[in-house]
Amino acid sequence: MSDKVAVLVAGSWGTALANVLAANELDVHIWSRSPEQVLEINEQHTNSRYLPGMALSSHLKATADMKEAVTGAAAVLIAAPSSAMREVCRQLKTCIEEDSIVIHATKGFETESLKRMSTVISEEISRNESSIVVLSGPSHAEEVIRQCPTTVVVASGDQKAAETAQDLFMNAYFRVYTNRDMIGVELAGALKNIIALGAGMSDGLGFGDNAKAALLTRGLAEISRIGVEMGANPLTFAGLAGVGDLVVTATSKHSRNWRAGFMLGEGKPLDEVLSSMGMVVEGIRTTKAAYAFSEKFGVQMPIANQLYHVLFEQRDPRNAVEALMGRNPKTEMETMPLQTWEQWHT
Ligand SMILES: NC(=O)c1ccc[n+]([C@@H]2O[C@H](COP(=O)([O-])OP(=O)(O)OC[C@H]3O[C@@H](n4cnc5c(N)ncnc54)[C@H](O)[C@@H]3O)[C@@H](O)[C@H]2O)c1
Ligand SMILES: O=P(O)(O)OC[C@H](O)CO
Repeated sequence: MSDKVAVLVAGSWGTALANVLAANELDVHIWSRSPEQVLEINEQHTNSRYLPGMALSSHLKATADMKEAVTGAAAVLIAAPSSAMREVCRQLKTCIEEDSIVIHATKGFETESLKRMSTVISEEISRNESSIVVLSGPSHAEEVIRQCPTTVVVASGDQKAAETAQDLFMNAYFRVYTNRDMIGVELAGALKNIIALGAGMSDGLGFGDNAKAALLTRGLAEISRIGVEMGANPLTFAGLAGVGDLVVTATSKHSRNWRAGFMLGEGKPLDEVLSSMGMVVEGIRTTKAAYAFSEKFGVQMPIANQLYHVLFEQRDPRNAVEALMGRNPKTEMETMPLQTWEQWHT
């Protein structure tokens, strides 16, 4: 197998993961649509817009020519925002090698079609969806680039492809587990961003730790419920891609979703929040998708639904909290996803 790996695109996550691969002495070629960024990575070994103040491996090569990045690569890692995935894959289709493994690290959906990222990729590059690998889990680029201990999961319908991805990334500070539940890992990684937005909003409103714990726990229950309805294994939500990523995203100041939620809780309008971020905040689009999933599958997602009203219908966040707290009394167990999964799988 060639030791060349291509990474598309050079945002925070693509750059941090490319740096892990370069630390593993692979021949890493990162593609960016920005010639200025390519020059900066090649000559100064930095990506100051997305990872300010951090030095990149001097072995990392950048190019604005996707064909040059991808030709001869044993693996192609895509870390594009979900909104750009189809467009990036359309270009990739023209130059990808037949036998290169495709790994993606994107946490979101195509909002127009409600498709998962592996579906979008497989449609565009004409590959079987089960051959694609998703990399997810609790992993902020800002900490991975500092080589802080990090654990992630790689999931695929093709165990061999997942193991190859595991071998490529694994090192002393980046530990990689495999998982067969690609649907669950993709859903968990995308849906936790909604709850992180809510946790940020709760903090911005000045609420305390009780509210945060409630949001995380009840948030996990609702994302597991919809996940199971969409074909995920409920245990995936108890793993790195589920509770692991939920905790890190909903409690870390590195999180763009938490930060956007915090500003919204402070009363800032959505457009002002987004223009101040300068980076992708996937949870906004994902809230729209979750609202549609909730209707389509008839699964209650009260937190996602209230966030939808706040984000897209100008509901006051305090009214959203009142609506959540004032719902009909329930037993806890009736809201847990295990019952549904057992019905389906026994
Ligand atoms: N940053 C993290 O810590 C982190 C960790 C795990 C997963 N992710 C996920 O990775 C994905 C990317 O996030 P990010 O943090 O790198 O975003 P980012 O905002 O830091 O960077 C986005 C990059 O995408 C490029 N881009 C946007 N549209 C494009 C297009 N049409 N064609 C080519 N390039 C395009 C931008 O130029 C930029 O380089 C998201 O789904 C995010 O949830 C991010
Ligand atoms: O910065 P965020 O909120 O996009 O989160 C980044 C990662 O998903 C954390 O694992």
